[in-house]
Amino acid sequence: MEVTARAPGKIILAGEHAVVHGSTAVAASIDLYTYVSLHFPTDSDNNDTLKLQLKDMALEFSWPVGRIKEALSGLGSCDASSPTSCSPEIIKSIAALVEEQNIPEVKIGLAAGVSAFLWLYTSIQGYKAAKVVITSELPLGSGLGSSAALCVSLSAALLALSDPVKLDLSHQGWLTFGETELELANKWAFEGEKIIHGKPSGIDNTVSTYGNMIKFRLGGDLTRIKSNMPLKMLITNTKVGRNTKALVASVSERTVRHPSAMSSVFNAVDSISNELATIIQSPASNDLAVTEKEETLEELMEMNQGLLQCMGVSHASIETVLRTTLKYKLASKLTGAGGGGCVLTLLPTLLSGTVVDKVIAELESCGFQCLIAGIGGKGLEVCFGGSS
Ligand SMILES: Nc1ncnc2c1ncn2[C@@H]1O[C@H](COP(=O)(O)OP(=O)(O)OP(=O)(O)O)[C@@H](O)[C@H]1O
Ligand SMILES: C[C@@](O)(CCO)CC(=O)[O-]
Ligand SMILES: [Mg+2]
Repeated sequence: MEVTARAPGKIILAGEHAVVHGSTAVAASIDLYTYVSLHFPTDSDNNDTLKLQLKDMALEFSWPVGRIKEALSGLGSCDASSPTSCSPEIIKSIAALVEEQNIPEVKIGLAAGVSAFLWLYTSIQGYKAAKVVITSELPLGSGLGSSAALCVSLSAALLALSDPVKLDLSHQGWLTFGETELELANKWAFEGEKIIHGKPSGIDNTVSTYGNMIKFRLGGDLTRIKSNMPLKMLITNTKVGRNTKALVASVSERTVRHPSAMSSVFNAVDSISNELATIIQSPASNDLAVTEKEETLEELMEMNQGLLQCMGVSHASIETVLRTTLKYKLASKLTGAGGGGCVLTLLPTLLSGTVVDKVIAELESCGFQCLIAGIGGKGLEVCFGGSS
């Protein structure tokens, strides 16, 4: 029996970091996906190992199922229908299982993803032999939600072949989960994100699960929104590596040092996100109205970027992107956790293709990588018998 699940990455249009502290944020899925295939051996295969293949990185890990059982003996029986947090003791036992795999030092950042894998796998499927293959179109650790896309696609694949989820296994092609299953996959993915991020708000796994565009507040308060204007964003990857967990922690530390000032910053971000959501959803009667809306969006993006600088999560490479795009009168802001990673630039409808080509050429001459992704597509989907 085999299933493949896919879940998209995301961009945050407004509100990253502040969302962890209770502000509203707005996010949209992008058409770059992480794929997880889950294959259970047949009884005649006589196989008792759990294999994890990270195909893009040419890495393969495996554990005898008995070894996992021995290490996680305190876990109790698994219950796929009730998402639970990984305790600090189990985290330590999982870390030992990951360490035994001798991940190359240059790729040690993957240890967090492999830990989340072991937690989600054993919690949803228990101690069973299987082969799991992961591939991703997303750059890892760049602000496009690779960790959430991993946790959502993994949870979906594991749930799709679990008892609480009843799906039509003979369905051909990609299949969307029902509301109850989506909610369950989202909750499990959040537990995985906690292992990778420390203190996630849940916005990344939620937009990856549901797709499209969402307005989000801490605690899962979710409004699905529909854009009423063309939204074209240039995504520039500075290729400066960073780690969301450390950046989220650094903003929390600044908040402890300056509670009153940071509370004002978070309040301002909340207003920006709400205004941005209103603008995006309001109908535009003609080209002039679209241009006016784009100018307002640009101003809100610039204001949000200024507040992200106040939080201490910008970076010299991000400032270079901002300066470069400003030469062409284009507004930009970082997206995701910052500290490097990706920057968004709004490409107005009336901007000529020649200007877009020039900006991209200039950004790429700085060593950055540019892409234009489709915004607001589908969320998680599954496909039985291999992906189509
Ligand atoms: N395809 C994958 N395979 C294995 N691990 C992955 C994969 N995708 C993400 N990860 C794990 O997630 C980590 C990156 O997550 P991180 O939250 O730091 O960045 P991001 O999710 O790409 O950006 P952001 O959270 O700002 O949107 C990787 O270092 C790795 O541990
Ligand atoms: C930085 C952050 O706000 C977004 C990362 O994409 C973290 C989170 O909300 O979990
Ligand atoms: Mg992440």
